[in-house]
Amino acid sequence: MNDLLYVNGGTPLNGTITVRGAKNFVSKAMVASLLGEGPSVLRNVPQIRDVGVVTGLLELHGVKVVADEVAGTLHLDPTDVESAHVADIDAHAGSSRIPILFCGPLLHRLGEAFIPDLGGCRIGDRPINYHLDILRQFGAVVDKREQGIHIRAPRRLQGTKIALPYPSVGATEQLLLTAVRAEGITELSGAAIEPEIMDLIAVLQKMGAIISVDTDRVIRIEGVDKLMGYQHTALGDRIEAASWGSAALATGGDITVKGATQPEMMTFLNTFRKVGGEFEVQEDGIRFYHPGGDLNAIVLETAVHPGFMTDWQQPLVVALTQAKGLSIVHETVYENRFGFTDALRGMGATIQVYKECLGGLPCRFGQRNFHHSAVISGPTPLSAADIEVPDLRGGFSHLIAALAAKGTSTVRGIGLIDRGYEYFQDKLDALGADVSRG
Ligand SMILES: CC(=O)N[C@H]1[C@@H](OP(=O)(O)OP(=O)(O)OC[C@H]2O[C@@H](n3ccc(=O)[nH]c3=O)[C@H](O)[C@@H]2O)O[C@H](CO)[C@@H](O)[C@@H]1O
Ligand SMILES: C=C(OP(=O)(O)O)C(=O)O
Repeated sequence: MNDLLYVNGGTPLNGTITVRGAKNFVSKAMVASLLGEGPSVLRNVPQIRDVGVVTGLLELHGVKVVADEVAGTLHLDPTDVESAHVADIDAHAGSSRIPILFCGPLLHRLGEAFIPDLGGCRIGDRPINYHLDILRQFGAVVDKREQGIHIRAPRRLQGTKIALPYPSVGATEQLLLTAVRAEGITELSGAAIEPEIMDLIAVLQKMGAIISVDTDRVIRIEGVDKLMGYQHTALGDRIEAASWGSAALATGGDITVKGATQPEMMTFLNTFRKVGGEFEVQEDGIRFYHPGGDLNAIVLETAVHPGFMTDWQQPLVVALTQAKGLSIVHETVYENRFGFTDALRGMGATIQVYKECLGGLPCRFGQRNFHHSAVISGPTPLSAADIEVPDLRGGFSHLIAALAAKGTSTVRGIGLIDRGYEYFQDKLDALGADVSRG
């Protein structure tokens, strides 16, 4: 299939679509299955590329994976991991950031792990120093080689006390997946507490782990000697749901997203309302719609949970190009997440990016030469263009812009969008979009 989409935009997206399990949870729950002595069953699994990548990695490590794609069920049986004992570079050739999370489970099971260069979106430097420091503190030995990083546990990993300099999602997950089977108690302060992390904790508790979460970002884990398999239904993808909400706003449409849940999206819903969008929380989803009239400019800062997610930022910026007045968006999670605005400017948007921390508190990136604040002046009509997808959310944002723009746009590299948006072309068809593969 070609990696190119023709989008004849200018018509509102209207209709109903469904989102399934969260990309940022499902891949981690799949890794957690490596910790169990018996098989696990994961439900509400979406057909996205990242699930395929992690399936491939698990299979290389000897996990039997049986998928029912229609039902969205994965059976994961790690019984043969010891006999497969894979620990070299070929085992990890992939395009996501998930391999780094294999460390804890593999160190417990095999005493060693190998991490190649990681994939994932290029939205900043994305170092892994917190991950490696955590593993070292548990007693692992980290050896950087030309092809990747070799890590070994000369003896059973020991519980420890760790303070994260920043509430990193991946580092918190690294710690959880390692501490549950380490000897003794581990305490993490400055933890990330995103809903996807809470769902991972629920999975680990089902497996036999003992984990408590305090109100002050402190997580305590009492290590146990063995864990069982789990049965779990993944929480819905709040990033995909919000992306469709922003698409409704940008195109003047009305989209009902089945599978979207209110508690995990409260911060997005507040912002959506301030911009002038309306929503209706239903029994099994959320309806997002543009009520007509002007949209409002806003001042917005991305932050860790319970703040406004960085992954919601890019699609919402497209909607802000249609709001009346000056909006300010301060990106505080990644230093380089406004690259996608170049293409929007080419389509007629008025967006200026700045190195200063605008509209909020100073963040880690102020005074450091990163264009991490944006001022958007609207409303500006968007015109069709030839666009290259830069990353997952930036790519979806370009798609929204093309759908809002009059005329036919060519969007190249749409394969990247498959990493996190299940059946997105079918969903666009269901919403009445005029799109076709090149
Ligand atoms: C697969 C997955 O779940 N991806 C999500 C995860 O990414 P990921 O887990 O990679 O993001 P982190 O929360 O770790 O990153 C946050 C910040 O911490 C920095 N950092 C992180 C680790 C480290 O060792 N050193 C360091 O400096 C990063 O460069 C970034 O500036 O959380 C992000 C923040 O909600 C989301 O945007 C991603 O969609
Ligand atoms: C940044 C993202 O993902 P990843 O961490 O997988 O690159 C994302 O989902 O927007």
